[in-house]
Amino acid sequence: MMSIQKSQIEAALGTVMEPDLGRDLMTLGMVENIAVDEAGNVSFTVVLTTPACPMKEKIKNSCIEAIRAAVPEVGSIDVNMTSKVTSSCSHHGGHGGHGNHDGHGHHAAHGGHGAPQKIELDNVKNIIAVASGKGGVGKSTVSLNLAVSLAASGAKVGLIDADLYGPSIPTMVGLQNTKPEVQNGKLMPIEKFGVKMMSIGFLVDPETALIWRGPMASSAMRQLITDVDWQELDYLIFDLPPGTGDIQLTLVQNLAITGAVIVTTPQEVALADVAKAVTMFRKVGVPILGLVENMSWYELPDGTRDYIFGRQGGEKFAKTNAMTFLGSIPISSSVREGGDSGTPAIIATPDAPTSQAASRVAGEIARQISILNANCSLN
Ligand SMILES: Nc1ncnc2c1ncn2[C@@H]1O[C@H](COP(=O)(O)OP(=O)(O)OP(=O)(O)O)[C@@H](O)[C@H]1O
Repeated sequence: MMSIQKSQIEAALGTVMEPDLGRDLMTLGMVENIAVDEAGNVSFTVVLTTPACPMKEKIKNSCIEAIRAAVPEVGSIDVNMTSKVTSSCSHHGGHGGHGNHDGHGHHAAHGGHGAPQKIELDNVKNIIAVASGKGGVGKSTVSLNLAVSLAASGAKVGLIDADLYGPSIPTMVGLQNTKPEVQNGKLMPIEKFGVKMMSIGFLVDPETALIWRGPMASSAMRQLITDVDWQELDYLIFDLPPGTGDIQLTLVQNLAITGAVIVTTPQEVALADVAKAVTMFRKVGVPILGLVENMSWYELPDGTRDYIFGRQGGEKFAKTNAMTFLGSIPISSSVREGGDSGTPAIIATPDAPTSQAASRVAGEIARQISILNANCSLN
């Protein structure tokens, strides 16, 4: 029997396209450790750009099919799927991929020559800002479930709750009275559900924060970002305060954000506010990863859907504004109860339709980050 050559396996895998990145796995350098034994058994590792990759199974099966088709005499095929999260293009002074610079530099932190550097966090690969046009649309709920879901897939995840006037993450994870430790002059994030968390609510009581304005608020925000010992993170989720005021603008201007996620309900009113959030990110050149529609419908016990806030408003808005639609999350009492009881729905009821929807949204966001990072590193 003719032995199988490693080059035959490489050639076969060179025909397998990464569906999102539009190039083959070999060109993208995603295949490692190809080994063929004397009996014709093959093993190799595929290194994905995120552990939350929704295409994981598809890619694995495509590899197996491609090898079986090209090398019919192959024995067993053992594909080990791992991941290494790619870094944001905005990392370490790189300005590639952000487009949108208007060239006039009228914003101080716009990245032009001589402009102040945006704040970067050394060991944080990607910063995802989660924003909403107005309060109460479920931004914090989406941020938390996103963080927990990415962590559950195997990523290293941090979460910042920057809602100065109404921090909700401590309650949502049952850490109301927790105070972070300080080590070597840095705040230690508090870890829960596999996520490293820091909230303005851990640092000051809400009544104190309520009277802060302008500089006080800004310096508290800065502290949340720069004075925390995050260590290594694949994704840092930044739950922004609701709305598009000065605090939000300063934050998104001064921090090297990989991309923004916008949360809305399907309601028209919410959508009018969403347009303002979109404008804010576009103005400062932060890529928008896409739009999440929360509270899309209420599922009745017989499985029918009640579209309480109107139908597909988010999806239509995304389309007309040239944004990716990242998915819909239905209304469910388990989400609200999860928020109130301190255990996110994704942990308490992982199989519930809302939790599944939230996981799909998380996968979609991870995927958009990978695409963004690949586009600027390949171009
Ligand atoms: N899909 C959902 N199903 C049921 N309840 C939800 C859902 N999403 C959010 N909620 C509930 O709605 C309320 C508001 O959510 P949340 O605090 O996440 O909103 P927010 O946009 O962050 O608000 P704000 O920023 O103004 O604090 C919470 O009680 C939360 O549990």
